[in-house]
Amino acid sequence: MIKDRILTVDQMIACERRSEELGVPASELMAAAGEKLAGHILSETMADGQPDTPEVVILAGKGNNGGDGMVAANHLFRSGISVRVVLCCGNPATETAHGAFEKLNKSIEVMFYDGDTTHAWAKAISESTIVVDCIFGTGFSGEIGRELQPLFIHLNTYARRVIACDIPSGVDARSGQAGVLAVTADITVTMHAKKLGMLLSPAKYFCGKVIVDDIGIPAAANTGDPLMENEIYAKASMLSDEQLGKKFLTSRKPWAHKGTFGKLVCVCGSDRYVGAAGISATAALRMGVGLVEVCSTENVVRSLSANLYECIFSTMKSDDSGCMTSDNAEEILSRLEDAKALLVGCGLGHTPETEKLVAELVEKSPVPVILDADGINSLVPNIDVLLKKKSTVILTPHPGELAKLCGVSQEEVLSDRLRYAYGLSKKYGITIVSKSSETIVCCADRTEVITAGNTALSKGGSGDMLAGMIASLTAQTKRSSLINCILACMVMGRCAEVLSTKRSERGILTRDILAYMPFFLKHLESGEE
Ligand SMILES: NC(=O)C1=CN([C@@H]2O[C@H](COP(=O)(O)OP(=O)(O)OC[C@H]3O[C@@H](n4cnc5c(N)ncnc54)[C@H](O)[C@@H]3O)[C@@H](O)[C@H]2O)[C@@H](O)CC1
Ligand SMILES: [K+]
Repeated sequence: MIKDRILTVDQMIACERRSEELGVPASELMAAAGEKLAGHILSETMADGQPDTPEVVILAGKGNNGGDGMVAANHLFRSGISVRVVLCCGNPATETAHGAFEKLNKSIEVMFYDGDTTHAWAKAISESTIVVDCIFGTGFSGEIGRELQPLFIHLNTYARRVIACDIPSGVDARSGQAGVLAVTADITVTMHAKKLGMLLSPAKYFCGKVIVDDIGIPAAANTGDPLMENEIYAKASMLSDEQLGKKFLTSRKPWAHKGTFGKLVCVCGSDRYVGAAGISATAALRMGVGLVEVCSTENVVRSLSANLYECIFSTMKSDDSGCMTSDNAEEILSRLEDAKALLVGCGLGHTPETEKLVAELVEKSPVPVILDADGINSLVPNIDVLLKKKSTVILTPHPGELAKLCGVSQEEVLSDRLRYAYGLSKKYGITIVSKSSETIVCCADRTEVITAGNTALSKGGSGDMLAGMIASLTAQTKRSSLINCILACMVMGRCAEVLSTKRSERGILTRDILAYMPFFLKHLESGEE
């Protein structure tokens, strides 16, 4: 069993195959999965509030998830529990599931789902004290077909307590997508390791309490698979505030001066997007960088310098679009001589000139470059310039920007966000911060899923804030991009969560989070929970 690592669906399939090669066949894994599932169902029958004579119904699909259910049915039967099985999609379709069906104790009542809610299957669901969802597991994708909709509606309406096997049915274990009809489980018993989709929205809200259990996959099956997918080591960042402070915050020497904490150059803003440049620069300062120089259009500089007293401003040339032109590149590169990082893109605007400017900066920057928003959009036509980069590059795309970077539709990216983010990171040797309600950070074969945050961040300005924070940390320390990105995402997410304990997520503004940040960092420095 893997406790701290997340597996993708492809990795889980690879594990199963390797397990077979190592002498533990699929039938044995299913036997273990069914037995473990039965054990958790039994514990649940003994939980407070459960009746003395529990009745369990197992809803079995035609794949191996259904097979797990049939093995569990036998164990429950042997333990004296009243158990019935509903075959929801006809007879088992895989060899292993078929084998499990053959071995199903003949005394167990088996019924078929037929879409008619006046029939026995529907009564079994509404009468049982525990409904076990083994309809679909990791093999599910797409939508729940019309013929099965009455089953899912009935289950979600009438089931008293639902235990899902491996993953709630209707939830896509790869993407975290889930339609409204997906099974809402009270408990999900998942095999061997958490699957990526269970951590992502909306799927995570369907899983209830997640229990990971061992099914005897040999340890050696977890590594060394030739599948590209298996190179990804994904982990969830569920650090407590104490761990975050102790592990990730660097100490500040009392004799430090502004140069100790680095200079950050921000090539941000355009006449239309003034605020984005201000937010990213403020976020960088709030996160502790020594000095911020904002290079932007005359209008942006005039507007921001009236309030942002802590920054240095450099006026760049712009054209009729109100965006900076590419002939600023040399001037910006000269400003990098004493800088430690370069942030490009927040409010930059996207024109043929910004495309040339971004390409030249990415190619020639001697310091790490953080590209966000229109910095990313402007990079897309010349993306291969990343192969000529001289320094570290971090990209912070939302799903639409990730889709453009990968040359596919947004829908396609959302069907397997980790794979696209990872592929891009690997191809260009860069760090990808794939933003969404859960952020996936991919960097050199390691992937971290950050779940901190809430809808207070679902507003214009959050992306600029995050980019500024990452850039700030990059300018301050030489440590890995992965750690800087995790820290920035966690701090932003936790600030939003803490602020939301006292006020509605609806009305919290980026500036509120920025103002609260030093208080939250103080809390992290104190090393308290
Ligand atoms: N991978 C492993 O190591 C193990 C897997 N096991 C179980 O096997 C499960 C995976 O089994 P399978 O790959 O057979 O897949 P599932 O049992 O999830 O079933 C997939 C079936 O549903 C169909 N299907 C997919 N999407 C559909 C849709 N939108 N509408 C209607 N039908 C749809 C597929 O055609 C296939 O027949 C796991 O979740 C787990 O429960 C366990 O038996 C133990 C070991
Ligand atoms: K299931």
